[in-house]
Amino acid sequence: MSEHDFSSLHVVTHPLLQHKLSLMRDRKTPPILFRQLLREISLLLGYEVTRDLPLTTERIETPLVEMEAPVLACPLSIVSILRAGLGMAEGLQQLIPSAREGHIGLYRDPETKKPHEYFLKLPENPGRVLLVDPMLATGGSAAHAVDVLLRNGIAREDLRLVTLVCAPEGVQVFAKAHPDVPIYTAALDEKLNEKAYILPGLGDAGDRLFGTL
Ligand SMILES: O=P(O)(O)OC[C@H]1O[C@H](OP(=O)(O)OP(=O)(O)O)[C@H](O)[C@@H]1O
Ligand SMILES: O=c1cc[nH]c(=O)[nH]1
Ligand SMILES: [Mg+2]
Repeated sequence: MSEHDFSSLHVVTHPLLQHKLSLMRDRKTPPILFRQLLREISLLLGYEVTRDLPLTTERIETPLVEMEAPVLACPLSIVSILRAGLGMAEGLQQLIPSAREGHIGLYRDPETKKPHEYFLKLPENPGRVLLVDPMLATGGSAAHAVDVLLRNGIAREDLRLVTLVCAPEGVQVFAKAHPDVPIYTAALDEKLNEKAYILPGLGDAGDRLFGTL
C-alpha cells in the first residue's frame, strides 16, 4: 500500500448513521444518550461489516415442508478494545446474539501516545473477528490490537476493524501495518490535534461513554 492509500477504508454513509454521529459529536450530549447512539450506530455498521459472511445450509422443517435453509457457516467473535470498544460491542451483540466476545485492555499514554496493554481475554475458536474501537487516532492502539490477535492465532483474512471516527493519520499507520485488514467506519475526519485527538472528532470516547470526564 502506498503512503496515502485509503483502499482498505470503508466509510458507511447511511443517512441515519450520519445523523446519529452528529448527535454524538455534540458536546452537550450526555453519557446516557452517547451510549445509546453508539449502540444504534454499531448496529448499522454491523449490518455493513457482516455483508460478506459465508453461509451454508441446514435441513429444517417449516410447518409445511422440509427445506435447505441458509445459516451462518462459521462462528463470529466481537473483540473490544477497552474501554470505549465496549459501547460498540453492545450494539453488535444485539445484531449477532450468537457472537463470542473477547477483550483487549489498552490505554494510550498521554505523553508518548503509545498504547499500553493491561488485559487480554480471547474466545477459543473465534472464527471471523470484528475488532471494535470507536476511535482510530494515531492508529497505534488498533495496530497493536491486531498484532495481539495475530500472535494468538487469528488469521489475517478473518479480521475486520470496526470504528466510528478515523483520523487520516491513523488510517495510514494502521493500513501500513495491516494492509489486508479492512476498516469500517462512519467518518474520516480532518486531522489530529497536538494532543493526538481527532478533529473535529467527538472528544475522548471512553470518558464520554462512562462519564469519567
Ligand atoms: O489511535 P490511538 O492514538 O491509539 O487512539 C485511540 C485509542 O484512544 C482511546 O482509548 P483511550 O486510550 O482513551 O482509553 P479508554 O478507552 O480507556 O479511554 C480510543 O478508544 C482508542 O483505543
Ligand atoms: O479523539 C480521540 C483520540 C483518541 N481517543 C479518543 O477517545 N478520542
Ligand atoms: Mg479514553
